[in-house]
Amino acid sequence: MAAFKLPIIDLTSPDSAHDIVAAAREYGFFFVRNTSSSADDLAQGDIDQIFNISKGFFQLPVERKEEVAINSIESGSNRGWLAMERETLDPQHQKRGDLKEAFNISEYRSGHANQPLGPLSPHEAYVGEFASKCHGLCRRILELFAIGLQIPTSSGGPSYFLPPHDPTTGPSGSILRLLYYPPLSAAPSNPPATDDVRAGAHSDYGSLTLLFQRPGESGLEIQLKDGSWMPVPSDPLGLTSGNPSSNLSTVISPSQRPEGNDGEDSAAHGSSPGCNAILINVGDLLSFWTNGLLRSAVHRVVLPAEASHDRYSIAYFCHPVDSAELRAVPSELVGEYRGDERDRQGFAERVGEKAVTAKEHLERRLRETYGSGKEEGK
Ligand SMILES: O=C(O)CCC(=O)C(=O)O
Ligand SMILES: [Fe+2]
Repeated sequence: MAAFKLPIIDLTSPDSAHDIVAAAREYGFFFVRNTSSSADDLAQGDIDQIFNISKGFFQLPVERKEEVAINSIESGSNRGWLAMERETLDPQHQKRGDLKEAFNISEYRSGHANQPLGPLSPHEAYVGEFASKCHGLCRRILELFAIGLQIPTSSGGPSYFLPPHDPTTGPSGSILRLLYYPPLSAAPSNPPATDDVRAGAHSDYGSLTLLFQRPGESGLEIQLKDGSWMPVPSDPLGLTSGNPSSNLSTVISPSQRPEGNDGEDSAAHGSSPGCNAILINVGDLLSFWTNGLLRSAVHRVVLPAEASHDRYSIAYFCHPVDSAELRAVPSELVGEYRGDERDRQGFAERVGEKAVTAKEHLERRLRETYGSGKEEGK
């Protein structure tokens, strides 16, 4: 297996802006150490609570979940519950739909969900608060991207990405998605084939995705530049085993590694015990916006080795407001970039055209994948 070093970045470090740009260029993915310091931050308790809410929902009988199914009229397109095999993220290669369930929650309007939450209704306020904290973290990371990309002050400097990601200025495609991958043993009459997947290979559509995983529930893989697949640890800090999974595949970024310590001692970095790292990835829109400099990496979720293993994960797909105009980011790094990702993101097409808006970008991306605007939850 090739050496795979997905950095774990401390956002409070002076090197963080440089480190996240380097990680996003190379992998499209990186971890951030979750060191919440204010009530607006995502504390580990918030993450545990949203997983409990998610678990409570997915364990309900199918009839209760069908009340809020994605194809019900009240749910509206893209919002609500998706049953097993309802979505196929990689239709060209999959014989069978994704072996997962999901619940898509779109942006709130005036403090309330913009869709029926059914059995999740008692948690409406909490879920909305969690999504806003996720958005706040995305904005913080976008500020670091602006610094790392050296956007001149005259063009907005560190704040460059903030007005387009201000949800008070208009609607956006941002989505909070609860995910559940049942144990393979759950459907003995229809066992999966070896080439089935929990989530087919795809890239995300928005600017950034936050992904929350639970230690011990791995399965996510990302595609490296050479086309090979690499597993992403579910517990990069090794908090459950006492052994960082970094021994397998992840190391902390060099700027964060304490002298003489190749592993990761969370206490040494000031994060509280039990705090895990949050996985971040660049989506197609941010890749397009940066002329392909930042990579929107293809990823998938594979079947577990043990048929009894389930997996819960939570994704927050952060999008700019629909009206945001995606003019090439004013950064010399972006202007000078000439790699393959440019073509993949359709940058060449954009030259000479009027600026594409976030909404147009999303619609275009959906058409390319599905031939329709149906599956927006990414
Ligand atoms: O569950 C995961 O780990 C990944 C989910 C994902 O990539 C997606 O829903 O876009
Ligand atoms: Fe994804």
